[in-house]
Amino acid sequence: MAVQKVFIVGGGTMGRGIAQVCAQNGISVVLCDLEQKVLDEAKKQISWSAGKLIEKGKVRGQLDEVMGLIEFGTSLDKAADAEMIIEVVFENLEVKGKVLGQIGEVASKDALVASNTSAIPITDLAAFVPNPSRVLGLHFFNPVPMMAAVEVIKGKQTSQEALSLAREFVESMGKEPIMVMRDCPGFVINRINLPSSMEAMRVVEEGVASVEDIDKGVKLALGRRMGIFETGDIVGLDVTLGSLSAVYEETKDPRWHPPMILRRKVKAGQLGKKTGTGWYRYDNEGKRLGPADE
Ligand SMILES: CCCCCCCC(=O)CC(=O)SCCNC(=O)CCNC(=O)[C@H](O)C(C)(C)COP(=O)(O)OP(=O)(O)OC[C@H]1O[C@@H](n2cnc3c(N)ncnc32)[C@H](O)[C@@H]1OP(=O)(O)O
Ligand SMILES: NC(=O)C1=CN([C@@H]2O[C@H](COP(=O)(O)OP(=O)(O)OC[C@H]3O[C@@H](n4cnc5c(N)ncnc54)[C@H](O)[C@@H]3O)[C@@H](O)[C@H]2O)C=CC1
Repeated sequence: MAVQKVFIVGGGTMGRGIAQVCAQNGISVVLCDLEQKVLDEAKKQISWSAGKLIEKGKVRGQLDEVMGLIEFGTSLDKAADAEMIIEVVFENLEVKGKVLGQIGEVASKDALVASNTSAIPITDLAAFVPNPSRVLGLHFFNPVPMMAAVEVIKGKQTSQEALSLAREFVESMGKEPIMVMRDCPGFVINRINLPSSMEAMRVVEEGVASVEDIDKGVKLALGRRMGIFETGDIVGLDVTLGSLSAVYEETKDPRWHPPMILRRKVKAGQLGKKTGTGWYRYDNEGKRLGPADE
């Protein structure tokens, strides 16, 4: 049976994108956040993004049909009748564990419970849910409406049936599943991508090259669509630090120790586009002004 009712907890950068692609594909979705102002912002952004994709013929239907499939709310109660619950809160095991515990109390025992974690092993998260055989990772990429890949991650106890349903769900949203068959911190894509980002940060820290020149280089020499630091600013420096810390905590491998320049920026509240400064500076409309001070 295809998933038709989704409940998403966390309406920030990623939760709102996932809600949008569900609705664009005819799936009813409830987007839940603690803060009403996050939900108001999410509604505005989804409307802008879906409107643009409809205008370009990349999404079928009308904007009001898409928006009509999304319910916005601050209570977890509606998780009770969802077939798929996706946890998209902060990249922190304690916060995620608490939310998953609360979801476990309301959700149907047959519901699939997915986490969009960037790096925390799924088996660790499944420990907070009564039925770990239904828990798995669904790792979407940012910006969700534009990126086709989704990692589908099997935790130690995830059943084959849950994994197959999740794969079908990803395909029903027009996305391409990347199957991760063995749980590990960072999964596949972040394990490959994070080291180059960390090395770029160290290159800046050592004064070898500027943020702007590194970004120019990776686009012109390596053919990347976006620079490492441009991407870091849309992801959020807090999210990058949370992901790296999760891998480091699990492995204690010094290769994954978060660079000091990243830790300092997060401490200073320079989290990227969402706070107006990260690796670059932005105006109120999100237009880039220039590099931030190192
Ligand atoms: C390594 C650190 C790891 C930290 C761990 C946490 C992170 C994770 O766990 C996993 C992640 O997500 S890592 C990030 C992965 N994402 C990327 O690397 C993004 C790379 N960028 C791209 O693919 C393209 O630049 C992209 C597809 C975004 C945009 O395309 P272009 O560059 O060709 O073009 P633009 O000129 O910017 O835009 C073209 C048209 O598309 C419109 N647009 C952009 N965003 C949109 C959106 N969200 N919805 C709807 N439309 C959108 C844009 O407005 C423009 O439209 P026109 O002006 O009409 O042409
Ligand atoms: N930002 C990115 O590019 C990507 C992030 N991810 C992962 O997705 C998850 C979310 O990341 P973002 O969307 O960037 O974070 P974000 O900070 O933009 O959004 C998180 C949202 O969760 C809400 N929240 C926190 N506790 C809650 C609770 N108990 N109940 C309801 N809502 C709650 C917050 O109010 C906030 O709006 C993280 O695990 C992150 O690692 C995965 C892929 C890419």
